Amino acid sequence: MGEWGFAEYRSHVSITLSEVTHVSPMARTAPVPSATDPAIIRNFCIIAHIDHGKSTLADRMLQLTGVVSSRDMKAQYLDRMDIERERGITIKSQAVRMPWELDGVSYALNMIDTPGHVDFTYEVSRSLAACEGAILLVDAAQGIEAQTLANLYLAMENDMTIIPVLNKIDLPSAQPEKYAAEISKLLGCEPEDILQVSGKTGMGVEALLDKVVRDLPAPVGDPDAPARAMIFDSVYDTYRGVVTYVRVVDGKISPREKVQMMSTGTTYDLLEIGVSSPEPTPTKGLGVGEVGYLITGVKDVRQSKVGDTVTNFAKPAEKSLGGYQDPKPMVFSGLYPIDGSDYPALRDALDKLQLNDAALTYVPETSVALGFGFRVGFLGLLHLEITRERLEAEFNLDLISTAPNVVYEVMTDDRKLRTVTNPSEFPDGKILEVHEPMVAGTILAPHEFVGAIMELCQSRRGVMRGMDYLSEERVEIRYWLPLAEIVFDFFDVLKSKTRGYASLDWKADGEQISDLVKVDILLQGEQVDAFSAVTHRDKAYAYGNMMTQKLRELIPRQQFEVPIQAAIGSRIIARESIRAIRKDVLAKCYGGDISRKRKLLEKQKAGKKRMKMVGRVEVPQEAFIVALSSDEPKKK
Ligand SMILES: Nc1nc2c(ncn2[C@@H]2O[C@H](COP(=O)(O)OP(=O)(O)OP(=O)(O)O)[C@@H](O)[C@H]2O)c(=O)[nH]1
Repeated sequence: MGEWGFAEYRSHVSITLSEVTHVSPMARTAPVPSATDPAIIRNFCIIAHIDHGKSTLADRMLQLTGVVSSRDMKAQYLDRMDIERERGITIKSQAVRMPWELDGVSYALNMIDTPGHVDFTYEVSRSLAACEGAILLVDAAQGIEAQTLANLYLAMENDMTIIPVLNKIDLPSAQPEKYAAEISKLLGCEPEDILQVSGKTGMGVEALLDKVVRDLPAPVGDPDAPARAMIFDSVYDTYRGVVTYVRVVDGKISPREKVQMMSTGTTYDLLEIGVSSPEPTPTKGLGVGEVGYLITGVKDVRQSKVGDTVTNFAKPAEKSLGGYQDPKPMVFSGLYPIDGSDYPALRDALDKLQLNDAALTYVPETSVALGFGFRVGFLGLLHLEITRERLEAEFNLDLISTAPNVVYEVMTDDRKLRTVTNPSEFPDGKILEVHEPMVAGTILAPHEFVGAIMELCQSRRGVMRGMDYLSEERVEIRYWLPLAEIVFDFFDVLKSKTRGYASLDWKADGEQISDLVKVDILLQGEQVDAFSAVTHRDKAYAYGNMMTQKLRELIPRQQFEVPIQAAIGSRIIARESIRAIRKDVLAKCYGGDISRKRKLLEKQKAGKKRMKMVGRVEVPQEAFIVALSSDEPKKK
């Protein structure tokens, strides 16, 4: 997974180059200027919903500006991680410098690619903070979506210049007038000011680059002040260690200096400094407004953290740029190898993934039912799914994951707040308060679905915060919701209730005190830790009934009756039972061939190895996998 290699191109090319009709190669390009004058720099990013065509547009820009020749052009040049390519989504942001000439002046355009998914909101906010302006890219056949709106608001709060653009104008189903009206209402601009482009054919892309130069302000900063540069991305590369992407705000960073990370005070020698255009090209330094990369020999992205400020060790800045936050895991899940002997391999794999993922946290844990594993923290469900997929695909591990849960703060009798990341560790004694994390959710949908959406949010303990009409047909609905209520199937239910038309965005927004309880599942009186869940008291019975019924189906009959119970503390709230059976495998073997009998007994013994013992009860491994998997996050 080298982030730098030309060999890492997307294997499936979704747009063939013969479809590109509006790119006359090398028309307006000059060699990459080594920009020192901020007046000729323009830093921008593209805000777009998934699939609205950001990568395709970026490809076209690379081609038009001549930094990638048509011969080398492969679709989605900038998405380099394998898993990104497979899923067609952008996880890690990248920055590229492109030359562009307007009215006889050579400019340096820095395009910063932002991740598109809700889980990576903080990374998006840092990418935006590195730019003066943003292209708001909207699919002309779809209109604006919830996530785009959330990022647009973020850009507007930061006083960024917004260039609204309708994309995919070549599509027969494009409705540019309709969506231009929507966008102009939102931004308070004229519909005629909205550019119409096609990233596919290249139409309008040249005009867009001109507009970037004309409309975006040049960066400003103090060239004589001590250096301050903000880290907006940090990527682990097998050969070069961590590559840190920065935007210089004040001063200058030069090669062979010692730099200092302001959040921790740690210092590093600069081994290389340069710009990507898009291949890494060393430079003589980065000045005010410039965007580039640093290599310090750091081996782990947690030492070079997104949002941190880099300064010069010899002449350090007094104040950091602000806005730094430690990544905070929001969703937890237990990961266990199906084959217990894979535990060391799982630990090594997590260590490796963490080199490139500062947000991934994990601690070892043991489960009576599942054995040795890890409690792993994620930014959100997509982050969880991607991590799991990578562990299985890249490291060849078969895993069981427990149902995802959020973090609770529990106050017991002793008035101490305890942080609970594993439901089975939820305290049993007297509980005074439970705090749960909340999110501000924004849903965009056609107005005929307002009723269904409100009903869904209400059933998930949501509190309505407001509603606005974006146009006559489309509505923005805002709810305050418990994170625990949206981490499972919320998005899928929302999609099915709105025939796929709704889009959702959320961000962490405080916490609330709720009446939450732990529901335990008992087999023959023994608690099965992997099945414990924290739910609202009103939903405890539903969970208890669902799990006991499911387990009755999944666990084979034993030689004695097995009661399956759900309990809150010592109070049983649901009960099923598996009737006893005397399982005589030899019954089938009439006739007295002893070797056949022996074979059967051996087969049964081998089968038992795949059983887990809970007390005296034999539970097949599949029962755990199936019982836990139906609560697994669905694909977003
Ligand atoms: N007809 C048409 N299709 C386009 C255009 N731009 C992109 N597409 C198609 O739209 C789909 C999504 O494009 P991408 O560029 O991957 O979208 P994206 O916004 O980068 O997606 P993420 O990386 O997931 O955020 C692909 O199938 C493209 O081929 C366009 O201008 N016209």
